[in-house]
Amino acid sequence: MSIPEVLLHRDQDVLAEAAAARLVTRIADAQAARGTASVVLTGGGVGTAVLAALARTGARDAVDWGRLDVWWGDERFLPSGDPERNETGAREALLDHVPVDPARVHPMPASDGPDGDDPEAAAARYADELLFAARPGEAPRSSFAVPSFDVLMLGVGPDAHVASLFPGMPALEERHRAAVAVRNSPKPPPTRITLTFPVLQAAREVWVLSAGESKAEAVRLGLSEADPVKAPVAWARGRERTLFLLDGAAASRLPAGAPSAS
Ligand SMILES: O=C(O)[C@H](O)[C@@H](O)[C@H](O)[C@H](O)COP(=O)(O)O
Repeated sequence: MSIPEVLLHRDQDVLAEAAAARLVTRIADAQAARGTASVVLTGGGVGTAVLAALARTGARDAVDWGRLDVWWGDERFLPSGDPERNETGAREALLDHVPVDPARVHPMPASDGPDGDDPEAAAARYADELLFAARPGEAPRSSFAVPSFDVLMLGVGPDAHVASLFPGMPALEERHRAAVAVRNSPKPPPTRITLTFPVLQAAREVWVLSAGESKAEAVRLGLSEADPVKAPVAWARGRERTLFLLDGAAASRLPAGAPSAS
């Protein structure tokens, strides 16, 4: 796994704009190199702000949206279109404003979808969709085949959770399923679906996006040798690169020597 790199930004707005610009470049580079690209979106305030910033920038036209696969790292298990769903936020912020190929946008199943209100079945369906999308020869070495995501974005909770992988919960230890259901989530709503760590760590690049003082301790743990069961963000690492894209407040507990906010 790659050593995390810290990039600091003056505030959340600059962080969102800079991350959006970085995402455009990363997708365009992947498409130039391999004719396609694959990203994993995150819910949360910063993750959605990055998508909105991307929708606003003229540079968005450097992306061939028809050759981009869009996945989610986690989802609230609610009816389709529910404003609390990460998919709803992503469509409103970006996906409804760019010419994506609907067949290449892969939302996690909703609670009124084919599996009804069975989150375990819905998670298994998403794991199958990931398996089907894995390109032989490209899929990274892992205990199961998943697409080789170019960028996987994660927000961080004050408790150091990423996606819907919360401290001390069973989903953290999952090694054999690509996606699992989460019940009794400490962050509402209580029922969710999440990718598991083997999938997160199969991504070429993992970007941890965090802003605000409330995340400073979680960020510090994420950049230390913390126990991932207590601080799941400590396991947020990409195969090739791991970026912590932070504002000054979220970085305020990092040891001296961290780069100064840009
Ligand atoms: O579905 C979710 O709730 C998110 O995926 C979750 O992992 C989020 O990214 C963090 O909780 C940070 O959220 P904020 O950026 O809003 O603090």
